[in-house]
Amino acid sequence: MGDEDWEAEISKPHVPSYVPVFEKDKYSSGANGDTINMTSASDMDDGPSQRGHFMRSHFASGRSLGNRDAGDSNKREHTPTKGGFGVGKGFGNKGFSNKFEEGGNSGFLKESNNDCEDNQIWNREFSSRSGYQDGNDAEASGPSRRGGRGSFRGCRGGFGTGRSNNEYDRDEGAQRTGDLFGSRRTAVSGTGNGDTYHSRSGSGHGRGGYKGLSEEVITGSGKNSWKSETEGGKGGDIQGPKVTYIPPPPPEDEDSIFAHYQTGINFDKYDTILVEVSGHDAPPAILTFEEANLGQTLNNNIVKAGYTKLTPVQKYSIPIILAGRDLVACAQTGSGKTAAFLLPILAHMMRDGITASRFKELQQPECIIVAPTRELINQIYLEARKFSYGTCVRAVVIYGGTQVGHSIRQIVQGCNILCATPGRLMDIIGKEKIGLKQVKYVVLDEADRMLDMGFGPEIKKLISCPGMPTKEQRHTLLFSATFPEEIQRLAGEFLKSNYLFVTVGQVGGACRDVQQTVLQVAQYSKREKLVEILQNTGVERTMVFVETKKKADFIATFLCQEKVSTTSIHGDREQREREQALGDFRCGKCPVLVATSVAARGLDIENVQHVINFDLPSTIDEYVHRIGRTGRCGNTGRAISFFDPESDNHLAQPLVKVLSDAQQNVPAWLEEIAFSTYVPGFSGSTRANVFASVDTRKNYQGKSTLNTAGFSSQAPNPIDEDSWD
Ligand SMILES: Nc1ncnc2c1ncn2[C@@H]1O[C@H](COP(=O)(O)OP(=O)(O)OP(=O)(O)O)[C@@H](O)[C@H]1O
Repeated sequence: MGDEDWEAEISKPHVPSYVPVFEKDKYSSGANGDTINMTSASDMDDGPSQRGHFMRSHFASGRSLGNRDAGDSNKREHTPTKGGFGVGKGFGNKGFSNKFEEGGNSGFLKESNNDCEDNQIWNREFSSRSGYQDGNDAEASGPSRRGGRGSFRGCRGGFGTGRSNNEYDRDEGAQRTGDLFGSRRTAVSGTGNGDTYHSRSGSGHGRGGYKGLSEEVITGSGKNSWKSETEGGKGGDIQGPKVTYIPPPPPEDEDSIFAHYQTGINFDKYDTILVEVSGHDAPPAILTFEEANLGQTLNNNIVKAGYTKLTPVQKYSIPIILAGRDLVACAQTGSGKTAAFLLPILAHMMRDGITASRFKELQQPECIIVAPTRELINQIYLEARKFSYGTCVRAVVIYGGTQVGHSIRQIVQGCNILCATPGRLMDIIGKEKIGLKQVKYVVLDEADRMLDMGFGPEIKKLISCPGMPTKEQRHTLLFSATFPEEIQRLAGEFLKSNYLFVTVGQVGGACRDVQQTVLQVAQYSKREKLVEILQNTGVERTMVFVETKKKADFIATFLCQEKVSTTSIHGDREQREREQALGDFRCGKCPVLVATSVAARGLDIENVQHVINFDLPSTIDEYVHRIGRTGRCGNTGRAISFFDPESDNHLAQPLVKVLSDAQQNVPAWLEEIAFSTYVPGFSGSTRANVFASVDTRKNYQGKSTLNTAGFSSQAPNPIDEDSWD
C-alpha cells in the first residue's frame, strides 16, 4: 500500500470487505487490560468513526498484513513544511515575531496531522468510540499512589464520575463554538523568506474558531472578548459534547505529596556543565539551598522532597528570581527547572507576607504558570502543591478537557498560584473568575512552545488582558530546554529589557545521560523493528513516539495484538483516557506508552528507560524534548530513532550536530546524508535557524559571561532594546 493509501484507508468509509469478525477477548492485551473497543455496527455509519473502522480493519487482518500495509506506509503528507519549521528559513525571524496572520490556505499544514493540546472537539467522537481503550471503566481501579517522583503517581483509575465510557459520552451534548481566528488550527506558511505566516482558513467562519495549539476555543466579542466557547460565543458552529470530566483529586497524605524518585548516578556530573549567564548585574549563583535563605517551611519541604543538592539551573535561577529579575533559563531536560522557578516564587510570596486566600467569586492570584499540555501543567501543579505544603499559599490547576465548573470551583476556593493551560486560562478569565491585578509572576514553562505560532497569540492576549500588570510591574520567567533564536526575539516583547539569560550547557542540546542511537529503518520495516526492540527490552518502561494521532492508535493496537501491554496518549483521546493511560504507564501496568508529541515535553515519569522515535519529529527541538523523557535527574536512559531517508533527510544535519554535541556515535550513513542534504540556513557551527547556542542578544552585544557553577559573573554591556526590532 502506498503512502497516500494509508490516509485513504483511514478515511475510506464502509468498505464491507474490511469489516472484521471481531472477538473481543482475543484482542484484549493481557496484562494491561486494554481492550479493543469494538463499537456496534451502527458506528460504521458515523463519519468520524471511520477511523474506528480503520482500526477494526486491521484487527481483522492482524499480522497477516504485509509489511507495506497501511500503518507502516504513512508518510507525512506535508513534508515541505517540516524544513520550514525546524530547519530551514521558513521561520524568518522578523516575520515570525511580528505576524500571526490569518487567511491564507497555504502553508504549515503539519499540525493538522500532528498532535497538540487541542482538537478535542473535532475528534471526540472518534476518541470515544474507536480504537482500543484502556480496559478501564472508571470503577475498575480506585485512585492509588505509587512511589513516583514527588507527586501523585501510580495507576489512576476511578476518574471523576465513575461512569462507564459510554455513559460518559452520552452525557456530553453541549455546543462548543469558536470564531476568534476562524480556523481550527493555526497553519503557518513561511512564504518565500518566511516573513509571513498564515492560518489556513482565516475568515472567521471556520468550523472551529481559532484554537491554535491550545485546547480550548476562545471567542472574541467586545467586552466578552474572552468569552468562553462553553458560553456559546457567537460565530462558531461546532457541535460538540460538553465536557463533564472531573479529574480525581490527588492524594492528600504527606507521603504521596512528597513521593519522589532517586537521583541517578550522573546527578553529580551536573556540576561540570558550563553555565552561561548573560545580561546585566547578575547576582552570583548559590551553592546550597541554605544560601538561598528560603525560609524554614520551604527548607523542610525541600528536604522531604529528597532534594539535597541544587542542580545548575537552580543554582543560577533561584538567586536571579529572588533578586526580582526577569529570566530566560535554558537547561537540559530533566535537570530541575520546575523547582528552579517554584522555590524562589514561593519564598518571595512568603517574605511578602502573603495572606491565605479565601473563598471569593473573583480570585486574584499572585502567580500564573502556563504550560502547553494538560498533563504537564498538572505535574507542575503537584510540584507547587508539594513545595507550598504547610504554607498558606494555595495552588490551583485548571486545564482543558475537564469540566469548566470544576475549574471554577477550584479557583473560587482561593488561589495564589494558578497553573493553567492557555485555553482554559483565557476561558476562566473571560468568566471573570480571575482578576490579574495582583499578578506578580508570569511563568511560561516550555516557553519556546508557548511563544511559537500555536500558543503565541494566546499568550499575547494573556499579557495584554485588562488588569495584567505591565512587564515593568511584573516578573516574567521563561523556562525551556530549547530556545530557537526567533522565539528568543519574540520573548523580548514580554520581558523587561534587563532580563537575564541563563544557559546550562548548550541551548537546545540533548541530555548527555541519554544514549542515542539512530537506525536507518524504512517506513515499511518500522513495525517489525519496533517489536524486535521491545522483545529485547522486555518490561522496560518505553515511550514510543509517532507523528500522528491516528498512527498512535494504530501502533498501540498493533502492539497489543503482539501481546505487548501498551497504552497511548494523544490529543484525540478523552482527557479521562489520557490520564488513565499516563497512570497505567507510570505504575508499570502498561510498560509501553505510544504517544504523539503531546507527551514530548516536560513529563517527568519515573523509570522511563527507553524512548523510541518510531517516527522522527519534524524539528530537532522536538527530538531533544522527546528523548528527554528518559535520562532524567542524573539517571541514564536510551533513545532509539528510526530514520527513514524517504522522509527524514531534513533532520540529518541537526541530528548529527545534536549527537556529536552530546558525544554520541554518529553513524557514517547519517553523516553522508547530512553532507549531501542542503538545508537552507543550517550551519553546523552556528546552528543558525535551528537552535540558538547562546542568548541571541549576544549577536548584537558581542559580550557574554561564562561561568561555571559557583563563580560570579562579569557584567556584560548594557542591552540595546532596539536590537529586538
Ligand atoms: N535538586 C534536586 N534534587 C533532587 N531531585 C531534583 C532536584 N531538582 C529537581 N529534581 C527532580 O528531577 C526531576 C526532573 O525535574 P523537572 O521535571 O523540573 O525537570 P525539567 O528540567 O523541568 O525537565 P523538562 O525539560 O523535561 O521539562 C523531577 O523528578 C524533580 O523532582
